[in-house]
Amino acid sequence: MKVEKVMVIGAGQMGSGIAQVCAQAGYQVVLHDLKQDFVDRGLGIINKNLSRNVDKGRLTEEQKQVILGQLTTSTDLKNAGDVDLVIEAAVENMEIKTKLFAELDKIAPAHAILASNTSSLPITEIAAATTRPEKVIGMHFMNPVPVMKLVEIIRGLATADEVYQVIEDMTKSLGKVPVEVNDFPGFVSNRILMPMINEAIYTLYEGVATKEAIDEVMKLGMNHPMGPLTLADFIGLDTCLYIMETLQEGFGDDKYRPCPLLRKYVKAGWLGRKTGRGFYTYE
Ligand SMILES: CC(=O)CC(=O)SCCNC(=O)CCNC(=O)[C@H](O)C(C)(C)COP(=O)(O)OP(=O)(O)OC[C@H]1O[C@@H](n2cnc3c(N)ncnc32)[C@H](O)[C@@H]1OP(=O)(O)O
Ligand SMILES: NC(=O)C1=CN([C@@H]2O[C@H](COP(=O)(O)OP(=O)(O)OC[C@H]3O[C@@H](n4cnc5c(N)ncnc54)[C@H](O)[C@@H]3O)[C@@H](O)[C@H]2O)C=CC1
Repeated sequence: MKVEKVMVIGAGQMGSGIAQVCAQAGYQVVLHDLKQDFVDRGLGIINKNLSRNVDKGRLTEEQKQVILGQLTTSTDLKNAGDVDLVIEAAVENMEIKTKLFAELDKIAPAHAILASNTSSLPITEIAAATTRPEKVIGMHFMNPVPVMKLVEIIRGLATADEVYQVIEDMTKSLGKVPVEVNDFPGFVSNRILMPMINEAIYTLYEGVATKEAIDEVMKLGMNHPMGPLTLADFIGLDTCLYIMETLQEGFGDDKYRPCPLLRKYVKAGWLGRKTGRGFYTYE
């Protein structure tokens, strides 16, 4: 099977990045969200990223226009009726994802692959909401998508080998490096990364050091490009909390309990960069 047309669901920070790299690689892309405002915000991010590449001489204005021409927008899921692949990047919530996958199963052509960019939720459970579990797979991009090389590819219990192969080939065609992992809570990336971020939040909560000191230790001491609290703000504190809850519930182990301070910030609506305030404040 050849992938030509892709629908990306969710025009947030991940969905807009995924749509951008797909369009840059020559795929036809439909960027879908609940409201036109949200889709427009996503398109705005893509436009800004492409303009930066034009300014830096990596793209011509004509190439930018060709890439933008590969993109169409949608607020009606029925537009999935003629796509070969859906990449879902809506919020990290099982109820929302299973509802979307059940609807997509009815709308998308029989040959279409349904992929999720979930950062921690079980692919097998998402697949069970459809009548095509062999065509459901995890395609976990990293943030910021245009920059980060990795895509974790997660096989659900029923994922077919041919489907895995199509997704692996497509990932390479985006200039990314696929890494195969099995379906366990948090996969590999967030099984390791998120407990570190959660521990950094506990370190702040317990008054071991200031937020700046915690970040500086990890940046200068461990050569991390961002300190863990800056990274949490960058990922989104809501997403961090959902991932910790998935790890705690999925493994039934309280060593993954989310820090109460993380919960408090999410309840306050301080979700990090995307809301202008998290551990730090942003313009
Ligand atoms: C939660 C999950 O499920 C999984 C995840 O994604 S976890 C998060 C994984 N990501 C990380 O860990 C990111 C850690 N941070 C970094 O690697 C770096 O800080 C960074 C790449 C984000 C920025 O790098 P930096 O050197 O500090 O800043 P800067 O010089 O401004 O940017 C480097 C390049 O990235 C680009 N860039 C930075 N942010 C970007 C964004 N949001 N979108 C697109 N491009 C971006 C810049 O344009 C710049 O490009 P060029 O060098 O080609 O001009
Ligand atoms: N933020 C990160 O660093 C990473 C996030 N992810 C995963 O990607 C997904 C999206 O995360 P972000 O882009 O950060 O979130 P975000 O909050 O920036 O964007 C989510 C978008 O999905 C839309 N949406 C919500 N419900 C929808 C529905 N039913 N139909 C269509 N659109 C819907 C929202 O309107 C919003 O625009 C989550 O599953 C997250 O776990 C994966 C890798 C990294």
